[in-house]
Amino acid sequence: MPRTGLSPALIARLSKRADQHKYDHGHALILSGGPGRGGAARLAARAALRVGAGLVTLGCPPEALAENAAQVTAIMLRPLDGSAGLEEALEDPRLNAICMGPGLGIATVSRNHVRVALASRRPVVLDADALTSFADDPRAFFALLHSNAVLTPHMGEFARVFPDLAKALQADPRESRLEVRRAAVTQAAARCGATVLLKGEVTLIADPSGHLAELHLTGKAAAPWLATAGSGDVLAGLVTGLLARGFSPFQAAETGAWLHGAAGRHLGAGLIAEDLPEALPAIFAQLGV
Ligand SMILES: NC(=O)C1=CN([C@@H]2O[C@H](COP(=O)(O)OP(=O)(O)OC[C@H]3O[C@@H](n4cnc5c(N)ncnc54)[C@H](OP(=O)(O)O)[C@@H]3O)[C@@H](O)[C@H]2O)[C@@H](O)CC1
Ligand SMILES: Nc1ncnc2c1ncn2[C@@H]1O[C@H](COP(=O)(O)OP(=O)(O)O)[C@@H](O)[C@H]1O
Repeated sequence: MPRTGLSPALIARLSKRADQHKYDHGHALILSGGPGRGGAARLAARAALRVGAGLVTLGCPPEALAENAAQVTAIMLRPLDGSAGLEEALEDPRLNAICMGPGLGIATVSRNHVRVALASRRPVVLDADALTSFADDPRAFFALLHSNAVLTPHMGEFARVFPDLAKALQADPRESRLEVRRAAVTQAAARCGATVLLKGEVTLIADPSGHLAELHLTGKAAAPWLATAGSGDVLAGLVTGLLARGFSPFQAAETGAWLHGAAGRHLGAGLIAEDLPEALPAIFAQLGV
């Protein structure tokens, strides 16, 4: 990916043709945590819908259903009773991309959800608590991963899953830091067999076959107001929505990161995470989508 651009081929892929219906654009399933913890997943769900997934379902524990029902409209809701509930939901082959982690909670049930989602071999975005839940046994996590998975850690989460690579980064002097970050993300993707997107003002994306993309939100392209609660949850939803639309994991990661940065720049000072999905129509218009 050019440092600040999105390729014409990826822009073209964002369009919807007149002869297509909603199921042609995929159905994303976003998992939410329990009562009082649904905000992050709702942000991700809204982003997945805005980026063009044909349908988006928020799956939540039954006790969080009423709370989520009070907050969503175009997004559909489904109570999921533990991982057996998730397995049952995934019997529908039209659910073709999954997001788990934002607000999910760090618990056995989260680990089991991750196991079930990965065993289904569907494209899946693993963020936040889905990563942190495996901090005590990253190897067990890597054994479950496959090339349809995208990991979207911030540096803290990256350090929990790849502690040795993070240590090398922390030890490095400032001037060569970007080179070391590139090497760390490339090694991380090779080690875990999935696409890894390391977030920050410079976002780096690597896949297991050695492709590397980077997005520099610095200088004229800076978007420092993206450093706000829930901003990463929106990114996870964007990537999931693009996976539902049939983008490859690497394409979904780079396109999602680019759109996220563009929305951050477009909104500028004062933005909060809720604003980011709502900026997408303006960004699409600028791109000619
Ligand atoms: N509206 C909602 O519902 C929202 C819900 N959210 C949900 O909350 C849950 C917890 O997620 P979280 O990311 O806030 O906390 P956590 O996992 O403890 O990691 C934070 C620690 O990591 C470290 N750290 C190092 N580098 C870092 C970096 N670049 N960026 C950030 N952190 C960095 C740093 O530690 P330090 O290095 O300072 O010791 C820091 O203290 C999760 O489910 C998420 O989805 C949030 O998304 C907000 C909106
Ligand atoms: N200074 C910055 N400039 C540009 N983007 C940033 C900056 N700081 C954070 N971001 C972006 O904001 C998002 C923050 O995600 P994350 O740390 O997971 O927050 P949350 O868990 O609250 O959603 C990431 O996409 C990251 O790349």
